Amino acid sequence: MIDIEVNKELIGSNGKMNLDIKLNINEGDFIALTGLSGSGKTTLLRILAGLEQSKSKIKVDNKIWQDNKKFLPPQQREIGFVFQDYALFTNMSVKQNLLYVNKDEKLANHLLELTELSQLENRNVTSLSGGQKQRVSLCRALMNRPKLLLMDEPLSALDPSMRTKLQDEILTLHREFKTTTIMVSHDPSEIYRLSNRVIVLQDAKIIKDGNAKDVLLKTSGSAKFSFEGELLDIVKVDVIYIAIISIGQQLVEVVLSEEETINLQIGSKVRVSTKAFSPNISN
Ligand SMILES: Nc1ncnc2c1ncn2[C@@H]1O[C@H](COP(=O)(O)OP(=O)(O)OP(=O)(O)O)[C@@H](O)[C@H]1O
Repeated sequence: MIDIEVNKELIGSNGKMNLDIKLNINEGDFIALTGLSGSGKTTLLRILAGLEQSKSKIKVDNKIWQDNKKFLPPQQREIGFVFQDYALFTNMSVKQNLLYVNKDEKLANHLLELTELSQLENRNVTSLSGGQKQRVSLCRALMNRPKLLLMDEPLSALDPSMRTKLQDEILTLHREFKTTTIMVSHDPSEIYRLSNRVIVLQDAKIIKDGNAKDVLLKTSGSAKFSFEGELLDIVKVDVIYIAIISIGQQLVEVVLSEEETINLQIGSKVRVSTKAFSPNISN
């Protein structure tokens, strides 16, 4: 069990705001931390890792990592950290990166096997693809069998198919090691696949906390389908208007009347929803 009470004054884009987070995390939980840019996600991870000073209390399995008298430095907190930009030791091979953390060769071999990196163990990490590099940093983060794994948008630099593959590997590793995890992500499908609990931050406070289904599936009224996207353009065709909206990796067109276009601004977030029709699913 991890008990967290975080307090830190931040300077946000609209002035001062207090990062004020109270959380109890169960062992083995996979928490997705999401919310708009600047809401405090990275700062929260850095505080947990001991990389940032704050007035916080952090207790992990009855061991105090931090309170008003004590502050364990990062190397004494049992954490693994995976960054978006890999942060590997570039002068070392894949395996040396793992063994640098801890000399447990059996564990290193097992992790490399689980992530299909065994063939590459002697390669210098600079010669790897982005997906391979991130698998190495994931393995490295697990080498000290951390009590808490922190991942800050670990897959956001990867293309969609590599993301899915890495999501599968993260799931495999989580099933095997059951490491309590907090992962920052903006990707609803990733959050849905990986997490058992989703926490949404806004202005440095928790505004939603629940399972992915409750937090992410926000259909309004009796609408059956509801997608969030970005309005890219509104094109006039004869007497009607067509809104071009980007939803995930897809572009969709929605026919609008002139009246409906009045309050819409190009570049803004919009919700496309529909009811009273019967969709087919095929592949
Ligand atoms: N040490 C600090 N002191 C004061 N303000 C800070 C400090 N670190 C970060 N901030 C501010 O706190 C706010 C939250 O930053 P943070 O990086 O945690 O947001 P985020 O939710 O991770 O954003 P993004 O999704 O863009 O990465 C920002 O406005 C940032 O400038």
